[in-house]
Amino acid sequence: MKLKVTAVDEQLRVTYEENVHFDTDLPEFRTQGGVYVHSDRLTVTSPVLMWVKALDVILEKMKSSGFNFAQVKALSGAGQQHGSVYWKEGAHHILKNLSPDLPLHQSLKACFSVSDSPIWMDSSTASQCFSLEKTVGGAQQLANITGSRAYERFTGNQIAKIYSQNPEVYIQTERITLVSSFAASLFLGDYAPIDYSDGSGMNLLQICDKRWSMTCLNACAPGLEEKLGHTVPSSSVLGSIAPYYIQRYGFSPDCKVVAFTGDNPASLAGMRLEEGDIAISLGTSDTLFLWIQEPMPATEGHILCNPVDSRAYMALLCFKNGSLMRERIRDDCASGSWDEFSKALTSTVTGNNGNLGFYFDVMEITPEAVGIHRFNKDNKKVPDFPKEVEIRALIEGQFMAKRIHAEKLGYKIMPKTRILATGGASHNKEILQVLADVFNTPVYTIDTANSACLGCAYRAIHGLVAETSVSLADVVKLAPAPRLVVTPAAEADEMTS
Ligand SMILES: Nc1ncnc2c1ncn2[C@@H]1O[C@H](COP(=O)(O)OP(=O)(O)O)[C@@H](O)[C@H]1O
Ligand SMILES: O=C(CO)[C@@H](O)[C@H](O)COP(=O)(O)O
Repeated sequence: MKLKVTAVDEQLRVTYEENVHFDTDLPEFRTQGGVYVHSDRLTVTSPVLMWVKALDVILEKMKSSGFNFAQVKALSGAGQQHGSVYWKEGAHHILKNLSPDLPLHQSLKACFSVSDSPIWMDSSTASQCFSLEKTVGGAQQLANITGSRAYERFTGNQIAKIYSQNPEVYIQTERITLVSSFAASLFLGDYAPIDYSDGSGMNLLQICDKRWSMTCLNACAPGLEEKLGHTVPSSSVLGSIAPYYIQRYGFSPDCKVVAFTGDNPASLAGMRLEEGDIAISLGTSDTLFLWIQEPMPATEGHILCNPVDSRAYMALLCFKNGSLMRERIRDDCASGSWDEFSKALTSTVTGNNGNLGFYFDVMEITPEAVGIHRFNKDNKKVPDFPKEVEIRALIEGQFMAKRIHAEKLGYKIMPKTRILATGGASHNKEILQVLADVFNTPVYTIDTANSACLGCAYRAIHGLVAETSVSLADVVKLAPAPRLVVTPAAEADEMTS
């Protein structure tokens, strides 16, 4: 896990990149992968001062490499979703009066009431989730209000745990920020509001009217509205950079700070998704981001407010059985060779003559299921398939599940829909052909190394003009276009209609 920076010029060319690796550049915090996994194996935290010090280190690295801070017109950023930072009473005064002679971590060392911030990998709040769903009338009802049923990593449940285990720590806390709005606060020298999109990962925000749900707030902890502050559209200019950065690094006093957001919303911006588009990352696990106009929250998957158009939404779907499952079937049925695997896909027909399979070696997230389930054309469960049939059944089954879950969340394929594929398996054209056929939509690939970071640079530029109704798509027209790789085969039209 790293803190990263990307700078782009007016032509959207990347002019500067740098990073700080938490474990190796800040070994004094003794994290592994940037986190502490506690002895219960459920609680996972990161030291908040490590994040602050990482910002000191990256700014110093930029300064010594001659980076021209004075030219920065606007900045924005992203943080891992769901994680939270607890500012102690009196911290606001310190944040507003940072001395340019000191690194941030020295000025802010006594500012946090919780020194180890709960992060997205935490799964220690099952009882808080149960009680939140019960209060609002069930999982589907909570999803209708906040876009997701109760999840252990979601911030409201984490706050509820802190309040119930350490009420005195909660009472000493004057402000709770997300990781994203915490980082924005450092640049602003003031508490930054939470943006709608990252705010949708808390089980607290009403995704329809973008207001806090008082029922959810009250179910988590008393007086929470005041500690969270108000929310803002993700493209809002929050203000100008704090004097600290002008004096210490030479930033211009006109440099604007645009609201920070979550890493997944920032990736949606970095991949320049537009209405109707789907981004699919085929990495170790498979992740889908979808641009949705009329969401239908469900008990599987997440609906978030859209980070680049506050009238729209985005859906997020995670599938654990991605490449590792494909690798297992490749090893069993294609002698461990992707070439042989691909040949099996070309030698079998779309629809697999009615043979279908669902393959979950590990407990799946979407849906919660495990095991291998094969069905023949008569819908009868069968114990095995010939090797080529098995390979096609796996890939068609994986992509059909994605389409079904996307549509359950309100996703509609439009004539202009594109699928933007990334991750290891997006190098496999035959796999992408099945994807194009199942969705009946062309598939493009896009270079997304650092897409979240790049998305923040795009969002910073967009923030400067967003109030005049210019869209992000207009602002990033000059960026390199995605590459068309496959179009749906003619017979796919019949299969999906
Ligand atoms: N030609 C290929 N066909 C299918 N899958 C591939 C191919 N090349 C790599 N992969 C898969 O890509 C996965 C890694 O994807 P990557 O996006 O690098 O992962 P991460 O999620 O760790 O960033 C590997 O698990 C591997 O199975
Ligand atoms: O929990 C989620 C999404 O709901 C994760 O996707 C985090 O947002 C991951 O952050 P990284 O550590 O991958 O940046």
